Amino acid sequence: MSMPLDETTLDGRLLFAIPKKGRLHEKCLELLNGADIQFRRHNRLDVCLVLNHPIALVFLPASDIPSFVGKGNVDLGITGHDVILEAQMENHVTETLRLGFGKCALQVQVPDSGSIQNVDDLAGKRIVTSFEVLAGNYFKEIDARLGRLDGERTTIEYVGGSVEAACALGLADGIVDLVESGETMRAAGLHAIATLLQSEAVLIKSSVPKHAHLTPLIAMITSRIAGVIAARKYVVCEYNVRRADLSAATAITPGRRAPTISPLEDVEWVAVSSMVEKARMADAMDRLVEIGAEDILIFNLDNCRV
Ligand SMILES: Nc1ncnc2c1ncn2[C@@H]1O[C@H](COP(=O)(O)OP(=O)(O)OP(=O)(O)O)[C@@H](O)[C@H]1O
Ligand SMILES: O=P(O)(O)OC[C@H]1O[C@H](OP(=O)(O)OP(=O)(O)O)[C@H](O)[C@@H]1O
Repeated sequence: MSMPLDETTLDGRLLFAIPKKGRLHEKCLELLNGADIQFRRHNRLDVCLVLNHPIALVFLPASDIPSFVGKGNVDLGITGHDVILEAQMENHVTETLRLGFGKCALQVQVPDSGSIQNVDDLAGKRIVTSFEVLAGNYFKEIDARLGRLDGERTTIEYVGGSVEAACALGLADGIVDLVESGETMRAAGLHAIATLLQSEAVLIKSSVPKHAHLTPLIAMITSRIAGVIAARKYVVCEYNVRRADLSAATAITPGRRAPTISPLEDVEWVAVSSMVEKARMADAMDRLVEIGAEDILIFNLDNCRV
């Protein structure tokens, strides 16, 4: 929308924080599209009004979203589980949905060519990271366990990005950074020696919501986004099977609550319809064929509420 934005324009609207760039940005836009949350972002403006709901989207750095939501400045947000912990906001926000993207691990990495074998070897040395709180706590425990005194403890230095270059540049003996495919780590001649945590993108709301009137709208958005996520994760599997083989068949495709069983004109046979996780689909089809199921059909879901 092209009107100037001020507090009155936003009055009463639910504020929904979306990562403004980086790994999570595009995926969040796809989710909003799937949930039919319509907007036009004007000239890189970081706040924009949703056209079909009383919502305003606020585009923020992913790392700032936990504290905006935790302090109640915005009502809802999408960010990584990792940055919630780094911002120490886990007791101030509620993670309502895991979104199935932005999956990565926060790992301690050291040069392939060096002599460091494990995290104890790194104690007392130099770590570079963008996760100074998590890395700091992690090495504080190691230092304490090893009885290291002042002046002997591990040093943690913050950098905002390109963490993987720190060892080659002589800034660090090890790094704490995110790993997904492992390509960045391998290209930088590093390997992981420990994992601090696993992360994925999550939908969060404030643990102490400031605006009670927004509760139904928050529930509606959450339900819509859950539908988009489930539609990506599941397919519908339909097939015919002999009544005598039904219990073996439904053990293979138990569905989310229970499969739908419909009678056929041929009384010896029934039709079964069931949601199956995409990741299990090929295996489920093989096993259905083995027990004599026929006419096995798979349907993708555009959207759903489950
Ligand atoms: N390689 C990756 N694979 C999957 N998810 C990732 C990866 N790197 C980061 N993420 C997730 O995306 C979040 C944002 O990371 P990204 O590197 O895009 O941050 P950024 O561009 O520095 O953003 P900002 O500065 O806005 O926080 C991370 O906290 C993590 O949850
Ligand atoms: O295991 P991979 O699939 O290679 O992904 C890991 C890389 O992705 C992230 O950085 P990003 O590319 O977002 O850039 P940044 O260094 O500027 O944060 C992370 O910090 C790693 O460098």
